[in-house]
Amino acid sequence: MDPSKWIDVTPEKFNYHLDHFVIPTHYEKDVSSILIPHGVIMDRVNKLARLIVDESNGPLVVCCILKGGHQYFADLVNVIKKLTTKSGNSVPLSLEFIRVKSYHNDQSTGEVKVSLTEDECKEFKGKNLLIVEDIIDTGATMVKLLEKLRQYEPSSIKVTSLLIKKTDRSNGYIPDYVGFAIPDAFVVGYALDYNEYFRDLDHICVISEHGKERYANP
Ligand SMILES: O=P(O)(O)OC[C@H]1O[C@H](OP(=O)(O)OP(=O)(O)O)[C@H](O)[C@@H]1O
Ligand code: HPA
Repeated sequence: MDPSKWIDVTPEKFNYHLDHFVIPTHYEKDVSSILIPHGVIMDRVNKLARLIVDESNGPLVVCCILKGGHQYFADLVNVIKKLTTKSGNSVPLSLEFIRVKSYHNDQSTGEVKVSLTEDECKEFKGKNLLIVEDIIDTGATMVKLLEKLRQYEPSSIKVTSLLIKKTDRSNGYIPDYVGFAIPDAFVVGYALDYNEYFRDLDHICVISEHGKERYANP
């Protein structure tokens, strides 16, 4: 992995005590550490937006991958729409929402369900797509999604993911714009969930064993 493309999050460098930041009381026992505080996420989102605008080439169809990608998408779009390219032009944006699901508890089921109608896909022909995702873990979701989107002949597809996980389970897929490379632990917060819980937590945290047991699905 190329370290200049993202911030490498290691437990040695990023080791925040839970008492240093506000954690909602309903999750106090359910996270074991804060990996990336909300303020750091927002600063990194500003930089990613800058990189995306600098390399943009006309209007973008920004595709939010639901549900986990929604917070990064909202914050990223908010910055992009206020920026201009080096030649002083703002970037026209249209927004699309794609539902993709493959996780049960903290495991990929291997079966990636993509909710997109034929009519929605046909709209992609000849457009520049920017896919906005929260995390690349095994990479299975993104590889499957890209396979589907390419069939509809967009002019270009770029992918940004706030997080990429350093894991042996990776299929090797690396997005164009990455925020942070994180250790191989199950993370929650900033819209990343465990069985739909923790999306209402601002910081990106490592889930605790207590949290996994409390919110486990059979
Ligand atoms: O690289 P992978 O191993 O495929 O994992 C990444 C995917 O897993 C999560 O989605 P999930 O299926 O949990 O749905 P969600 O976005 O609704 O939480 C996440 O939002 C990514 O889409
Ligand atoms: O670590 C994770 N956290 C939340 N959702 C995920 N989907 C894949 N990996 C993760």
